[in-house]
Parts: sequence; C-alpha cells; structure tokens
Amino acid sequence: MDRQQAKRRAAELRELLNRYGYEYYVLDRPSVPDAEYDRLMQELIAIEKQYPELKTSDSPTQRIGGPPLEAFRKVTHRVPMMSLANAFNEGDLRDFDRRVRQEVGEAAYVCELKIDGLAVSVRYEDGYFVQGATRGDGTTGEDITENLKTIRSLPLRLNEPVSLEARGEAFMPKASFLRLNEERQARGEELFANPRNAAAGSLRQLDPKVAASRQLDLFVYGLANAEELGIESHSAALSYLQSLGFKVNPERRRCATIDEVIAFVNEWKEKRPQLPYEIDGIVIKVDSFAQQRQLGATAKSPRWAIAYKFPAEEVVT
Ligand SMILES: NC(=O)c1cnc(N)c2cc(Br)sc12
Repeated sequence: MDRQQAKRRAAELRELLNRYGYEYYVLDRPSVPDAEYDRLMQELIAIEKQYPELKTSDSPTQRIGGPPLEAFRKVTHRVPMMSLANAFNEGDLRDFDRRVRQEVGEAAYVCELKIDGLAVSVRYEDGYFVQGATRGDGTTGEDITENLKTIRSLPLRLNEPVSLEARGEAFMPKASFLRLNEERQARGEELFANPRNAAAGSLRQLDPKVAASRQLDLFVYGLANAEELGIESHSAALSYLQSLGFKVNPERRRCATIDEVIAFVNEWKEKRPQLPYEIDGIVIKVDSFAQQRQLGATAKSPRWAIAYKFPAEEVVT
C-alpha cells in the first residue's frame, strides 16, 4: 500500500473504530463482534507503524498511553469547579426550594444521579480532546490527560469541531472494583475500600498503562462555558453534550416542582443497588441558566444546586 492509500485507509479505520467504540462504550450497543474491532485496530496499528506521520491525536491507538510521567503538571481551571451544598432530608430540600422561589419565582429543576467517583474537567479545541484535569482544590487541579485518554467512553474527537470545557465524574463500575480487589487479594496487596478510592487511585497513577488496566468509565454532566455556546438551560446542555458524543447519564428527570424532585430521590433510594456503579446521592439543579445567574453562588457552592446525600452504600463483596 503506498502512502496515499495508507493515508486514506487510516482515516477510514479511525472513523470506523471511533464509531464502533462509541457504540460499545457509550451506547452499550456494539454493532460488530469484538474480533472485528480488534482486527481493524491491528490494521491501523500496522499502518501507523509503517507511516508514523499518519498518527493523529484522535486515533484510537493513542488511548493506550505513552511512557510513565515523572509527575503531574498543574492545571488552572478557567472556570472554578465548585462543590455542592448538601441536603440530608426532605425538609432540607423544601428549604432549598423555598429559597429559590423567593428569589426567582417558579423554577423547574433537573435531577441527576450523583456519581461516586472523581470530578474531572475535559477540554476540547476544534472538536479534539486536548487536556483533562482533576478538580483539585476547585481552582488548580492535576493534568491527567494521558490517563483520561484510556477511558474508552471519553471521545477523542467530538461530532462537531467545537471548543469547550466539559465537567464530569470518572468512576469505576462495581464489577471492575470487585475484580480489581480479587486480583489484589490474590497478590497479597492492600485492597481498595470502595470504587471511588479505586478510581481516584487509578487516575493518580503516573503510568497510563496502569490506568488503562483499571476499566474506568466517565459520565459527563456539565459545560464550563455553556452560556458562551448560547445554551440556555442545564437540560439543553446535557442534550447537547450527548449529541457531541459524550456519555451522559440517562437516569435524569426535569421536575416542575419540589414534590417531583422528592419522588425522584425516593425512587432512586430504592433502585440504587441495581445500578452497575455507585452513587452517593442525587444532584438537583435549577434548570434555567438565567435563574442560575440570578441566584449566583456563595464562596464555594452555587446557590442554584444542592446534593441530596444517601448513606454510604455497601458494595456486595
Ligand atoms: N450530574 C451532576 O451534576 C453530578 C453528578 N455526579 C457528581 N458526583 C457531581 C458532582 C458535582 Br459538583 S455535580 C455532579
């Protein structure tokens, strides 16, 4: 195959493998057998070996990660990553709703599952993944780009050539956590206490090959620059993120009243053990960005959101 044919075939393979990867890891609905995916991947690896200059940053071969880092570089978040005030019972939720309605009148909410993982920020330029970082202290985090690239549900290239910064939670599914601890037990190593610690420990590894072996996953749940993109509500932001190719948690509900919010909270209090990942509560946000702007934020938390906390979940070992 000459260079021109190789260039064309490499682009074809990237398109195919990224689409098959999206179907498998984001939609959980693969359209080709694993053997077919592996065969195409081997073909792309061979072409990139013969013509290294054909390797692109969104090539699925680039997920496996380079050599171990010496240390993590610091990253300053242009938009601070905030933390959420907590609610522990129905009364706290009704107090929150009363404060919101006193300031902005009737408000619709979006309820989402609070994923028990590690908050991360992922930045894209012209549709290409360029940098990922931990939350850190909210203003300064650690650059874990190479480790985040190993998460198969993180798109290396978006469906549109947009520049944005998305926020999400990296997590370890319960099944991966149990298997990892079984392996560590067999090697006489110290066990991880819970999936959140296992996910955090995995993303803090300097060697991307270790992170790649931990089968982490990622739900994206927000945009740092939504208003710059002309989006006017949180529910619209989530639909937009989904359309770009991100994995957005489907268990979400737009609620017109706090009674509907409380119904969602009680529903998931019961259904939580059936989830393949751990959650530590429900996040409730005022849906309209105009109303969010009116409500503003305290020094560390937005006044337009609250996290209803569940008691710690025991993963069945
Ligand atoms: N859907 C969400 O907004 C969401 C889900 N899971 C989480 N751990 C967090 C944390 C913050 Br801060 S927001 C959020």
